[in-house]
Amino acid sequence: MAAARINCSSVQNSLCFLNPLQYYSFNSKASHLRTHLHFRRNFPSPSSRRALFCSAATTRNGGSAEAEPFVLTTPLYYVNAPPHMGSAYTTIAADAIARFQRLLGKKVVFVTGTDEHGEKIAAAAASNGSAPKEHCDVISQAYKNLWKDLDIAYDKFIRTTDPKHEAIVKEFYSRVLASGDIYRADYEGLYCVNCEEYKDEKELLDNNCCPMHLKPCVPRKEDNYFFALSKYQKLLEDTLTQNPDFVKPSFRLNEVQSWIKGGLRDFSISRASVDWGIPVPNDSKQTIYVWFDALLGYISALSEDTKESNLQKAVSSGWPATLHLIGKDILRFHAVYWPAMLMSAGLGLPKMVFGHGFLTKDGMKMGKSLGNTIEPNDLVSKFGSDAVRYFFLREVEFGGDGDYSEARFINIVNAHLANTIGNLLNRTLGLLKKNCQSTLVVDSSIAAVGTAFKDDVEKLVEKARVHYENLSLSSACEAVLEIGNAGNLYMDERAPWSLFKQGGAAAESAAEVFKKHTLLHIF
Ligand SMILES: Nc1ncnc2c1ncn2[C@@H]1O[C@H](COP(=O)(O)OP(=O)(O)OP(=O)(O)O)[C@@H](O)[C@H]1O
Repeated sequence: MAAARINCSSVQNSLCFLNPLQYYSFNSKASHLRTHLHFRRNFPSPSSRRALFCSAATTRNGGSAEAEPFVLTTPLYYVNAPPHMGSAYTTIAADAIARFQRLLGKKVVFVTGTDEHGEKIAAAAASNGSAPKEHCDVISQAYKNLWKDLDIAYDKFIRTTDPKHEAIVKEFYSRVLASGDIYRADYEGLYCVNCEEYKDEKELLDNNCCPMHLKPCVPRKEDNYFFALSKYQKLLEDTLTQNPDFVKPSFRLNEVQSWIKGGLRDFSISRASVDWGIPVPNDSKQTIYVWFDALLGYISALSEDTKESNLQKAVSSGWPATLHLIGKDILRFHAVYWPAMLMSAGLGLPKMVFGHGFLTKDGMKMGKSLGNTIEPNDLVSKFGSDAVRYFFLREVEFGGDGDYSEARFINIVNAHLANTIGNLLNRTLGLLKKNCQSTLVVDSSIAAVGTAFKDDVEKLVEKARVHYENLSLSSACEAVLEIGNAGNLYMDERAPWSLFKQGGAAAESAAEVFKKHTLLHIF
């Protein structure tokens, strides 16, 4: 068995194995330690560490854990305003899932980006005296900056103003047209400018207010192109019956099934009154409306940045996606409109759409239109990205809603990250530095073998794996925290510091404790 030499940064990387966080608060304190540990590990190579996870992944994928890339997407965020904690929430969750899948040894393609067309963008640009594209450049960059500050490791960032995207949208539109699913008609109804869609009167509040944006919808009449969604009613019903995992969590599947059961209406896919958009092929007076534009970003993101990008090439680079991660506000579009559009274009459906809940403020969805947002930049600069990432993953049951409170944030971060995980790593590395010249050779044949600690940690690793697979991110964090608690308890029981203090034979025996100290082996 080969000995492995690791330094602090490899300890940190190994921690991602278990955790949505890249590493814990120990990083800043411990990076100066320059601790070099030589040890033989129970899992000496990355591939043997992955084996723990891959056995299950292999079974699930019918024997080809490495074969298909894991393609996951966040929504393409609308650049009507800079990002807020709600946009960050989806992206943090996606990043944690992407890291976990990479640790399984999968090739991951993590797609995010910005949706940049439409009436609201043109209006936002006009209100600050800039051209729409200029406005989009600024806000899109604000998203990229925030992802950097939050340590988000995306693979593809697509902007819907990217020329390769426009080419793919037009091609997709033409395919659907050729399937006979696009027609032209007059439409008259109540329109929510913030949702940029016509609403059914029965879904509106008093005074025709949109339930999401609390602003009155306005009567509007337009000559538009429509997509014949109603033709796909039966196919969608059958698809969901045969693939109940298509929509998660399962209670959202019920919602989607009841929408479909209630009858599907064709929907408008162009706007005659909006210039800032991709022109409808063969009708430059109309621009393509949001869903036939933004949703295609998931495919165009896969395309290489060449002039020859086309739908087929993009599709062959990883479509269909494995997982669309979205907020419940856009579930209908992803779980009903999008699969029907893909069927019409003859393309495969994504494997899963997961609709998580809302971060709320005073019970209302936090959002750009309501303006009741929390600034992630403020949180990151005050508490650091690990704390922000951890808090929202741990605190909000993934799928449900969650309210933010600063007092709760501070309590959780102190108790879990500083006092449990950070403390365990600091005391371990601190003792090594002080007593072992920052160096330790551990023989895996004796390392923690037969200790209850090792057994407990291995069970917890498996527990975390299962929770990650099921996208139960809060429970995965909990399992990791339990490992930290078990490690601290183990240290307290063995108290190697008092043996080190005694020196001589006692110090030798303390070093033995370290050899058997499983934490670094397991991580
Ligand atoms: N409060 C929130 N809680 C959780 N996720 C959110 C929240 N707000 C936005 N998101 C994420 O952003 C997506 C919507 O992106 P969008 O850019 O339209 O943001 P928005 O703030 O909801 O905009 P608006 O308020 O104008 O409707 C959601 O599907 C979800 O992924």
